[in-house]
Amino acid sequence: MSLTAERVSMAFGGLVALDSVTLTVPDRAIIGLIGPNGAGKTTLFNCLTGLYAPTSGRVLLGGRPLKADPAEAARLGVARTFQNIRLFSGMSALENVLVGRHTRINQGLMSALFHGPAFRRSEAEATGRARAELAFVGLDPDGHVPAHSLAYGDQRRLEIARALAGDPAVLMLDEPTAGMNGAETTAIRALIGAIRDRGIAVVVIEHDTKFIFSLCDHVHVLVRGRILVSGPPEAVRTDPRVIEAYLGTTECSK
Ligand SMILES: Nc1ncnc2c1ncn2[C@@H]1O[C@H](COP(=O)(O)OP(=O)(O)OP(=O)(O)O)[C@@H](O)[C@H]1O
Repeated sequence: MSLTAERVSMAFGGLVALDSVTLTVPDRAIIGLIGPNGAGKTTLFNCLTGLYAPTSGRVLLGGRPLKADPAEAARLGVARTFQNIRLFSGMSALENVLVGRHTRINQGLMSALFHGPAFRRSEAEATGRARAELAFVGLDPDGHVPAHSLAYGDQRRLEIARALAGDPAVLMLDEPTAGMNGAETTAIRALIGAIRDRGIAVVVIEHDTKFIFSLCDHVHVLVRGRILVSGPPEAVRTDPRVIEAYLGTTECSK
């Protein structure tokens, strides 16, 4: 189910953060979004995930307009993680993933109140699925530890597990390797590949351009709210406009 921004603009007062951005996230693609600080990357994520209503333009999921409603976007299949980790820090790792799973569970009120068989079955299914997602991202499937006691990199993995538990069609990752060392970054690259192998499209914002160029099928470069260049990593990496406007000769020529 493809996700599309169609001439999306977003202004905050007089500041134009996005200026007529059009891009598509095809099924099963890994899409990179790079650009200097303040280019509008997170604002575009916020529009694509229903957090912001664009000032103009539309967001389409599977060809249908997506409302500016993050809960609805999640239910329809658009999941995300945040630049600054947003976990329920006092809850266990497992409970955090269950929260993601519950966007999918449609349990009748009466059944929930009386903890009937349908409720118990669905809770058991949800717990099993949450444990599987913990294992998938490389965390202990028991998930008993409080989220706040996990190492920073593991908290990022937990956020990904929670997003996956909602059965997304598209997963949006805002700086998934921020603060990680080389080995952790390599592991996250493998994890994103495995997510795509499950049939999920992934959109990644990263400042680490090497990471993006080695991971993505297609890269968009956002500069001052506009798409400057789009294309396969090798074409973007060597594009003189990108080298000049964003990356700087030394960094990009690697
Ligand atoms: N809620 C807001 N209210 C006002 N201005 C905002 C808001 N959110 C973002 N901006 C402004 O919009 C512009 C784009 O910001 P955004 O955070 O989308 O950029 P970014 O590319 O994600 O930057 P970074 O790489 O530093 O995270 C910036 O000038 C920012 O100050």
